[in-house]
Amino acid sequence: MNQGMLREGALQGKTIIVTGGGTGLGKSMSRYFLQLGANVTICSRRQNVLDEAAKELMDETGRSDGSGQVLALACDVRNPQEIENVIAETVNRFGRIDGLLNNSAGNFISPTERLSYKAFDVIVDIVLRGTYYFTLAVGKHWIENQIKGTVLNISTTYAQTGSGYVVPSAVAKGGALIMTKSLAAEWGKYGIRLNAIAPGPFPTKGAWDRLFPEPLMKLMDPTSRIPLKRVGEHQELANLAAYLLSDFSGFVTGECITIDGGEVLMAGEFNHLEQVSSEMWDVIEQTIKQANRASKS
Ligand SMILES: CCCCCCCCCCC/C=C/C(=O)SCCNC(=O)CCNC(=O)[C@H](O)C(C)(C)COP(=O)(O)OP(=O)(O)OC[C@H]1O[C@@H](n2cnc3c(N)ncnc32)[C@H](O)[C@@H]1OP(=O)(O)O
Ligand SMILES: NC(=O)C1=CN([C@@H]2O[C@H](COP(=O)(O)OP(=O)(O)OC[C@H]3O[C@@H](n4cnc5c(N)ncnc54)[C@H](OP(=O)(O)O)[C@@H]3O)[C@@H](O)[C@H]2O)C=CC1
Repeated sequence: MNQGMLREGALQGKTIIVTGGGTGLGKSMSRYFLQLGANVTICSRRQNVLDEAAKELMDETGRSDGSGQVLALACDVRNPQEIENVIAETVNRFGRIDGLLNNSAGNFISPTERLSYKAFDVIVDIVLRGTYYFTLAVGKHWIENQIKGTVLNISTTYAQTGSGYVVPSAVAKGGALIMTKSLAAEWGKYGIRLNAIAPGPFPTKGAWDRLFPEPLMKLMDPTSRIPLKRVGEHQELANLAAYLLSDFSGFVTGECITIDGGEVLMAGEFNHLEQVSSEMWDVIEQTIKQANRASKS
C-alpha cells in the first residue's frame, strides 16, 4: 500500500523533529509529515546530506501557505549541547515543538567475538544514549512549557526477542524500548505520550550496506522468512508513524507496534514446515493416524 493514510492537513500546525531525517526511513517519514502539513526539523551528523534532503523534500512537497517547511540542522545525538541547539533553533524558526521522532541509529552485523570495546560503545551511544538525551532535552522543554508532546522511537523486532550478530544494536534498542514504556508511565501526568515502532526489513542504503551486504545477499532471500513474502514499503511505515505522532492516537502510549509482515511470528516451532510438500503431508497424516489407531488397540 503505497498511499498516504491520514486526511489532508492531519499534522497541520505541528512541528516534528526527526533525527536521521536526511536519509532512508527518516527521510520517507519526514516527507509524509510535510505532506500532512507539519513543519519538520531534520537533523543528523552530515549537514551536506541534510541540505540535499531538505531541498529535495521542499521541491516535492513545497506549500505556499507557510506550513510544511523543513529546517536542516547538523546534530550528533551523542552531544547534549548540539541537541539543545536543535531545540532552540526549531522553536526560533517554527515557534513550538510537538513531536520528536528518534530515528537515528548505527548498526552493522558481526559475530560478537570479533567486536572491539569501541564497536559496542559507538552503537550504544548513538542508539540508547542518543535516544535518551534527545528525549530528556525535549521532555524538559515540554514540561517547563506545559506542552503535551509526543515521542516516537524507531525500534526493531529484535529489541524484544534479542538477536545474534547485532548484539550492540539489540542491547541498545532493547534499552530504548524499556525507556519508552517507563517514561510513558512517568510522563503521562504531563500529557506526554511515548510510543515505538518495530519495523521488519524495509530496504534502505544505510541498513542494506551494513546488515545485508553483497556476500550475504547471494546466500539468502530475506523475504523467505516473512509470512507475507515481501519487505516493507516506506509509505506503510510513514502511515503508522504519522498516526502515532498525530492527535488521532491520543490515548495510545507506552506501546510498541510491530510492522514486519509477520517475520517475528516465525519463532513458532512448526512454522518452517511450509517446506513440506502436499504429498509428504499425505504420508505424515497416514503415519499419525496409524499411530492413533495403534494407541487405541
Ligand atoms: C540476513 C538478512 C537481513 C536482511 C536485512 C534486514 C534488516 C532488518 C533489521 C534491522 C534492524 C536495525 C537496523 C538499523 O539500525 S539500520 C541503520 C544502519 N545505519 C547506520 O548504521 C548509519 C550510521 N552508521 C555509521 O556511521 C557506522 O556504521 C558506525 C555505526 C560504525 C559509526 O561510524 P563511526 O565512523 O563513528 O565509527 P567507526 O567506523 O570508527 O567504527 C567504530 C568501531 O566499530 C568497529 N566496526 C565498524 N564496523 C564494523 C564491522 N562491520 N565489524 C566489526 N567492527 C566494526 C570499528 O572497527 C571501530 O572500532 P575500533 O576503533 O575499536 O576498531
Ligand atoms: N531499514 C530497516 O530495515 C530497519 C531500520 N530500522 C531502524 O530505522 C531507523 C532508520 O534506519 P535506516 O533508514 O534504515 O538507515 P539509515 O542509515 O538511512 O539511517 C540512520 C540515520 O541515523 C543518522 N545517524 C547516525 N549516527 C548519528 C549520530 N551520532 N547523530 C545523529 N544522527 C546519526 C544517519 O545520518 P548521519 O550519518 O548523517 O549522522 C542516518 O540518517 C533506525 O533507527 C534503524 O535502526 C529498524 C528496523 C529495520
